[in-house]
Amino acid sequence: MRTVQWSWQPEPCSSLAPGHNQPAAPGRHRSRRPSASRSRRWVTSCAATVAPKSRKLPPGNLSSEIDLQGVSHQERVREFGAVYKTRMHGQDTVVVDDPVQVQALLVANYGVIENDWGPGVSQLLGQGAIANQEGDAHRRSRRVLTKVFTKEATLSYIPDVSRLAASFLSTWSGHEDTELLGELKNFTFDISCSLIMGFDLQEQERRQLRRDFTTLTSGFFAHPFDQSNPIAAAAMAARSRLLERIEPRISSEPDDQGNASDHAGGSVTQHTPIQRLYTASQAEGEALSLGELLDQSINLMMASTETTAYSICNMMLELERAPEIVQRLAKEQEALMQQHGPEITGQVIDGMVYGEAFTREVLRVHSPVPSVFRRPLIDLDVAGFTVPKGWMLQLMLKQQKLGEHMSPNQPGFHPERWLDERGHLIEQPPSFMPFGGGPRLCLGWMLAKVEIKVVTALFVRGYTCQQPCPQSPLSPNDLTTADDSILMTFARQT
Ligand code: HEM
Repeated sequence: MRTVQWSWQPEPCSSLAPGHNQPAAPGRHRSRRPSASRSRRWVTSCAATVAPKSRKLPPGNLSSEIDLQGVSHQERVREFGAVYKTRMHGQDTVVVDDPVQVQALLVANYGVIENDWGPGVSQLLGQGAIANQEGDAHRRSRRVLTKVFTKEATLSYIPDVSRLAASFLSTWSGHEDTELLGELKNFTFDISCSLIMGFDLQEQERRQLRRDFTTLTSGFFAHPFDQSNPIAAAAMAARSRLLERIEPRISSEPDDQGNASDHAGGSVTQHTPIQRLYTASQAEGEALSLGELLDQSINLMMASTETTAYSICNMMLELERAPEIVQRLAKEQEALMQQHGPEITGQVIDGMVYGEAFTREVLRVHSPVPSVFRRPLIDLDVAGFTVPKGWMLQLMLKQQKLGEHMSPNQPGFHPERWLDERGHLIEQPPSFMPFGGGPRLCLGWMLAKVEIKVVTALFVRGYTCQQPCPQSPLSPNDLTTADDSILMTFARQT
C-alpha cells in the first residue's frame, strides 16, 4: 500500500521573537508521492494512505443534504465518529475531524488532493491566484509572495497598521454607535490594500475600492456562476474595476528615491511591497507576470479581509464581557510602555505574552476558517475508510479537543490555558490549526496576529467599549452570512 508522507507538522509561530518556531520554508514541506523504497518509514508516521482495492466507505448518510438533515456536525461525530460521509452542496463529501488525519491530509497536497474552491471563487480570484494553483506553479508563487510576509517585512508594517488602527479607534469613539464588523472589514481591507497600492490612497478611492471588493465577494458562491446570474455578472464587473485601479499602481516606475509614479503621470507614492515584488521579480528573472500579480492581489485581499475582521470583532465582543481580561491586558501594556515607550513596535508585540495567549484563545474559540475543502485525485484511505477520487473532503481545522497539557482543560474562553504556572507561553498542541498547515499554511498569519495585537494594545491603553444591545460572539458560519449590524459604543478612557 502506498502512503502519503507526513513530513512536517506546521506550528504557527507564537511570537515574532527570534528563535520561536517559524513556518518551514515553502520548499521544505512539499508532499510528494513516495517511492516504494521509502514507504516503510512512512507507514509508521502517516495517517492518510492510498486506498486498497476493497472499498469501505465511511459511515454516514448520503441520502440528503447536510443542511436539510438539521443535525449538527458535533452530533454526527458522536453518531459516526471523526470520519463520516454526507452530502454537501450537491456533492458526496467526507468530513474529517481528527487532528492527526487532518494534518496528514493538509500536507498530502500536490498530486494526491487538490484545492477546490468552486467555480465562483476560482473565476473571481483568477487563474494566477495562489489559491487556484497546484504543484510547481503554487510553489513558485509561494516562493515569491513569502517575501512580503517574512518576519522582517511584517515588522516593517507595524507603524502603518498602528496609525490606521489609532485612526479607526479615534473615529469610533467620536460616534454614538459603531457598526463593528463592517468597520473592521474596512480596517483589514485598508491594510491589505495598502500592501498592494500604498497607504496614501485618497478616502474617495478607498471607498470605491471597498465597494467593488464587497460586490466581488458577494459573487463567490453565486450559482450558476455565469453571465446569466446578475450577482455573478456584477462580481465579475467589480473585479475588472478593481484591476483597473490596481494595475497602474503595481506597474508604476520607481524614481531614484524608491518612490513611484504611475504611467499616467499620476500621484507619487512610496513603493509598496507588491510593487517591489514586481520590480524585483522582473530583475531576478523569477518573474510573476503583471497578470499573475493582479490575480495574487485579489487573492490577498480575499484571504485577509474577512478572516482578520471577524477575529478582531470576536475579540472585541470577548473584551466587552470580560473586564478582568481587559485589566490584565492593560497591565501588560503599562509595563511594556514603561520599558519601550509609547510607540507600538516589534518589541512591544513580542512582549505581549498575555496578549499572545489572548490572541490564541480568540483564534481557538472563534476560528474564522473552521474548515478547508480538498478534492482527492486518487482513491484515498483515511483512517481505514476509502474516500473515492473526485469526492469532496472537508477538513475541520477548528478542533474541540484541548491539549492535555492545558489548564484549565475545560471549554470556555480562558486565555490562561495558553500559559504555564510561571506565566510563560506553552507549546501549541497539534490540534490548534487556525492558519491551516502544510504547503498552504496561511501566508499572512504573522500579519494577522500583528493586526489583532495592535488593535488589542491600542484599545486597552485608551478606550472602553459597550454593546448597546448585547449580542453573542459570531459563530463560524456567520463569516459569510453576518450582516454588519453588530453595534458597539466606544469611548475614550477618562
Ligand atoms: C485571522 C486571520 C486569518 C486566518 C484565520 C487565516 C487562515 C488561513 C487558512 C486556514 C489558510 C489555508 C487555506 C487552505 O488550506 O486551503 C489560509 C491561506 C492563506 N492566507 Fe490566511 N488567514 C488569515 C489572515 C490572512 C492575512 C492577513 C493574509 C494576507 C494579507 C492571508 C493570506 C493568505 C493566503 C495568501 C493564503 C493562501 C496560501 C496558499 O494557498 O498557499 N491570510 N489562511
